[in-house]
Amino acid sequence: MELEASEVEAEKFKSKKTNITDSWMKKHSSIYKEATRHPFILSIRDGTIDSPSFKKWLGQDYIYVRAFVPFVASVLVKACNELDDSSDTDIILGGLASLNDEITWFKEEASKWEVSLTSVVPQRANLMYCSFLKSLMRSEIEYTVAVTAFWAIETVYQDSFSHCLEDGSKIPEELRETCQRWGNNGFGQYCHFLQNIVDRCLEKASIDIIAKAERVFITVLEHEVEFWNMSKGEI
Ligand SMILES: Cc1ncc(CN)c(N)n1
Repeated sequence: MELEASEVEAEKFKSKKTNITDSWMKKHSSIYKEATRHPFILSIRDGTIDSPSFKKWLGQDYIYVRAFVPFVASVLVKACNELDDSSDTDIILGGLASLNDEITWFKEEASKWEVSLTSVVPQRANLMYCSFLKSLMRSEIEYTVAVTAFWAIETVYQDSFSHCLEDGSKIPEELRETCQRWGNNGFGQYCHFLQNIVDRCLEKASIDIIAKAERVFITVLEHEVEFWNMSKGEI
């Protein structure tokens, strides 16, 4: 049987028990960096962000988060169907529950910035990303693959916004709360818990599933880049 390069690599990791997610972040560091150090994020960090861009991101992300809720619920259902550690389900349930606060936060923030959430028209990049999420909700998508996407999605925001809070940043005061929402230590710890879940799943997975999860990881990063790109410009 001929193995593809990615499969050989997956096999290598399986025998060495290396942390696969860290190796992916290194292997795909270029697109990972594009997703987590995007000009939109850097403009928040250095204080040069313009309010139309921020408002556009806010409105589009509200729509995205509404689509993210059923996706996370589907990951939770998949986790419950695994005969595994129940603490995994508690972590995912915690994430799902926190989306309720997140939606409230978006509504309050939108009202502060005078963004009418009911009149936001989802842009193409957002629709594409939401339809990708929907495709991952199908029952035939394995838990390992779906939870990989979940971890990657949360990690991009955590890594991006925590970068805005690091020493030397000049974030505008009115954006500090936004950065804290995803850049705080608690959210960082939650992403680490998700990463541990993913690595444990990958250690038990077949090479096919590992390769599938890696492709999903890359696809998430590509969608995240497109999402930030979309935020540039007028509402
Ligand atoms: C596009 C996007 N990616 C990630 C997240 C973090 N849940 C978000 N709110 N929006």
